[in-house]
Amino acid sequence: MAIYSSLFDLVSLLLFFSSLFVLVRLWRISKTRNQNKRLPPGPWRLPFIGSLHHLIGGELPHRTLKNLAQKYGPLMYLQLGQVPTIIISSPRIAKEVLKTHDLAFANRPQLTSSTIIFYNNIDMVFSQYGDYWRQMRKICIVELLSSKMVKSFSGIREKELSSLISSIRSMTEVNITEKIFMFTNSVTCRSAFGKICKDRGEFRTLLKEVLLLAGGFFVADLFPCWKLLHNLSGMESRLVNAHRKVDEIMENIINEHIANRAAGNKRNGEFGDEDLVDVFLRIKEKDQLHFPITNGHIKAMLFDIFLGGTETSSTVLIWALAELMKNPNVMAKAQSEVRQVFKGKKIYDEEDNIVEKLSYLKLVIMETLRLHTPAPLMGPRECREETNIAGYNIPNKTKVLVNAWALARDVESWNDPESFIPERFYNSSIDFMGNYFEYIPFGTGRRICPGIQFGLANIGVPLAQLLYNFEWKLPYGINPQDLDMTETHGLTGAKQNDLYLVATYREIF
Ligand code: HEM
Repeated sequence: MAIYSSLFDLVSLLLFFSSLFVLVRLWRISKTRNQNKRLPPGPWRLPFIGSLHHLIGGELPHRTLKNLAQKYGPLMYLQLGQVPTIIISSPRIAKEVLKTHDLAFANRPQLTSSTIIFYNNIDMVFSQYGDYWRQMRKICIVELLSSKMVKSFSGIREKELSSLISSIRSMTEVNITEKIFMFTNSVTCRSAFGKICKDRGEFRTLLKEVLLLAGGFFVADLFPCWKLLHNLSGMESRLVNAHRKVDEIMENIINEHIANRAAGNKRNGEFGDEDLVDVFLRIKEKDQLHFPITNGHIKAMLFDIFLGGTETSSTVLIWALAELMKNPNVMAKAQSEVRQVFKGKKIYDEEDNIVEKLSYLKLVIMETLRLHTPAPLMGPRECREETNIAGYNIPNKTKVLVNAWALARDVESWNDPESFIPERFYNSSIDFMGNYFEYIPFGTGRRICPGIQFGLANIGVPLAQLLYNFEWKLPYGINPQDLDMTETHGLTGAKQNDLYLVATYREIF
């Protein structure tokens, strides 16, 4: 009996320890799983609005987010209304998300404004990653924004630049912000629509209105499930109305191209070349894509090009001039280089490729793109599948904001990051092709900007010509150190107040 009893005790003991062992294992597994499911740290949340209250205040979103990241880390979780969002604020995490897991983060969130403007997101910027996006991107790279195409628009740029210079010559104090916006917009308009761009003035005004409304705050994007709240501010219907007018103008232009092509004129560009609408219609006629191209596709893509081609390039040009005015030594160096390289030339021809020799001006442009990143929160991305980043779980469909503005000010990557020092790029291997995560003004990876060449063509030569032809001064009573450098709310981190300068034309003999 005693033997049975001690055997029973032994079995019970074994059972007890093995259950304990199983429980400990289960606890460990669940702990590891929970750890893997851990969301990144972030500020405290309120019911209903989540973390939104942390973004309320006077500061611009990229500035507020940088400050929050200093407290919660470079991978931070915010619940913006009902939308789970992560914010990336260090080059190391940006590399992990945008390079190591590029495919998992290759989607864009579908926003209310983008759905209205881009015909249900059938453009390239907002289309979901997949076959459709791949084909649209191929058209952009091989046709619409190829170096051959960008080169073919050089005549348009030269003409617009020459009228920009003439119009500045006739003034004493110039609103350079307005002049430059008109310049980049006209170049884009003439490249896209060729000769058939009659209502350019009206088109520009409407486009500005659409972009302004699109950059605003939409309740529907924060509370997608609360349909009753949508359009409380009336913004949605205002955007729909403004967009309808732009749509009408573009529809007429496309139909006029179609009629011209039917009559045998397949090149409606200004100098006998194809314009961007012609390129699309040619692809359509040759049935080159896996899906039928409609006027809606063409209009959505043209909107991408207007959005990318106008605001971003003008923002960079204006900031570059403002920084040059604020830093007279840099201005003197850049002007001396431009004047030496252009040497008494009256007419500048892009074919000369002289701008390639302006090595200091290139550094000025790179530094402007660093300090005044035209897309401070890059293009928003969306997670396509649950992914683990730096030990944290990022659920499917999480919105991703990469604070490119903060990366370009990362104290571990840059010396004296708040100062405008073009020389920092001298002898440096850093470029803007998305390989250096402290410097990604054009984004990176699969969805990197396809319009880099188009954009830079509207910045380099115009800036060189403005420095070559004019002496620039600030209006009476403003000192360089007092120049207002406030950025505006909106998509492109543009300068808030228009830049006024006094220009004196240099007679060149
Ligand atoms: C200084 C000028 C420009 C800057 C700084 C800029 C910046 C950017 C950035 C940050 C992105 C997001 C990239 C990403 O998610 O990784 C982007 C995307 C894009 N940009 Fe630009 N851009 C410029 C000029 C242009 C121009 C001139 C065009 C067209 C004419 C253009 C067309 C596009 C398009 C279509 C996309 C979407 C690409 C995709 O989602 O696959 N951009 N750009």
